[in-house]
Amino acid sequence: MDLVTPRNVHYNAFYKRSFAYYTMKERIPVILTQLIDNLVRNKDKIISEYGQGAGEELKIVIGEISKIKYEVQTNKPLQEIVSSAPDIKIYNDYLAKQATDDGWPTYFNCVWLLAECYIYRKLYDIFEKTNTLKDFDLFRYQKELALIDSIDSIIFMCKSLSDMLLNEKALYPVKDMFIHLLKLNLWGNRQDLSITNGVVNHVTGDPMSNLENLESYIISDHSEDIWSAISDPAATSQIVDIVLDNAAYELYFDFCLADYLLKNNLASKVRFYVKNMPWFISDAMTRDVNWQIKQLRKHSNKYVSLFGQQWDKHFKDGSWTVEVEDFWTYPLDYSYMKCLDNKLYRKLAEAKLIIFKGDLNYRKLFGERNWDPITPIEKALQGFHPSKLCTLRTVKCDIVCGLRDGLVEELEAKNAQWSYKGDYGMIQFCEKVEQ
Ligand SMILES: O=P(O)(O)OC[C@H]1O[C@](O)(CO)[C@@H](O)[C@@H]1O
Repeated sequence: MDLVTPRNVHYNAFYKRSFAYYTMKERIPVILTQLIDNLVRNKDKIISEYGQGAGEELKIVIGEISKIKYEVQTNKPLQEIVSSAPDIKIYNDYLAKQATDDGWPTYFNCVWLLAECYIYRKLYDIFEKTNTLKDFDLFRYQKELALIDSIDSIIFMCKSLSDMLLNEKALYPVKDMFIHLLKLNLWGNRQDLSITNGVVNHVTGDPMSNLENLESYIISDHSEDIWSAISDPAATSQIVDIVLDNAAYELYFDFCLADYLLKNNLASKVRFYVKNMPWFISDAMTRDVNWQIKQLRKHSNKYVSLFGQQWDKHFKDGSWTVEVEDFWTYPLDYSYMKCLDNKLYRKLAEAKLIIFKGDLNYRKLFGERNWDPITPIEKALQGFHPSKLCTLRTVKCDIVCGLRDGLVEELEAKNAQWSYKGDYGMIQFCEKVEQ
């Protein structure tokens, strides 16, 4: 339907004037085509690592990916996934719940979050069903290239930070530096491979020097509240949870922020939550974290390798941990967590602050509805309050809440597609709400 998404309704590609529609119509087919191209291009490399059998299985995999692409383009119904993997029941049950008298939802008539997550889950299912490629991460080469292509900027950043983080010489008061790091971290979220449809951008220049210019692009800024939460002398927990988004450039800034928290006694432990499967192209998995630390540690630039060594130590002595949880790759928003994965909800409740990274986490936090942009954050969280939480997100789709009255209209007047490219950033905070 050539309509905008009605107020408070879930985003759905059914409404043509939505980013959900654009994603299903344009972005997903491009992403899938690129994926196939990458597999073909890297065939020899894959066979040399996974054995001869992988060559035959790659043909099957490519056929299956093409089938998904065809099904999306022809708006077929999503189908039950046949697998004994533990999360599949969640997918199938949720899918069944979306069925109407016309049958199962189709790609263009389905809750957007479900349709998009389902595609990434199906991709993983294809690999899980092979004998030789079960452990192959179909996005691995892109993620690795993304780190290599941002190393110039990382070198700049390491040099700028070395005094502050390594020699403990205060360039700025602790609070100011913390807020700088929050903002650098926010802009690191611009570098995600699903918004560029899998194309790796070369990142150059000193990220610190650009911070001031970007200030006016932050459309909601609760940095002060986040500082109050993190520096609260009455806090009983010294754990900070970071629900990660992208590997490579963004993950580098997650490490910088986490390091700063430890060095300034703002946290004694940081838990990094990764994805348990290849997800939205560039999302970080355990392997990406380990690979990235290794690359930084052995880098020829002395500043980069110093940070790499320090961060490696944090993992080795347990002050940083990598946490793998299934919930992050469910097709569900976070209001389901308390009921469906109470253990994870209680684990998050141990944290002084939970930092949610990126656009997809934002969609899941706020239930992916077309909220009135001035809807209070607390309301849009729909009961998800394990602890104090914040989001660092560059805006890559239409869902927003907690904004000042009239702001979206001003942005729309400048550019109707203001929310699609990650040009704008949001730093939002919500206190823990006792329930
Ligand atoms: O890496 P991030 O910031 O979660 O962004 C990825 C998201 O952005 C989008 O490109 C647009 O919302 C989605 O496909 C995906 O949810």
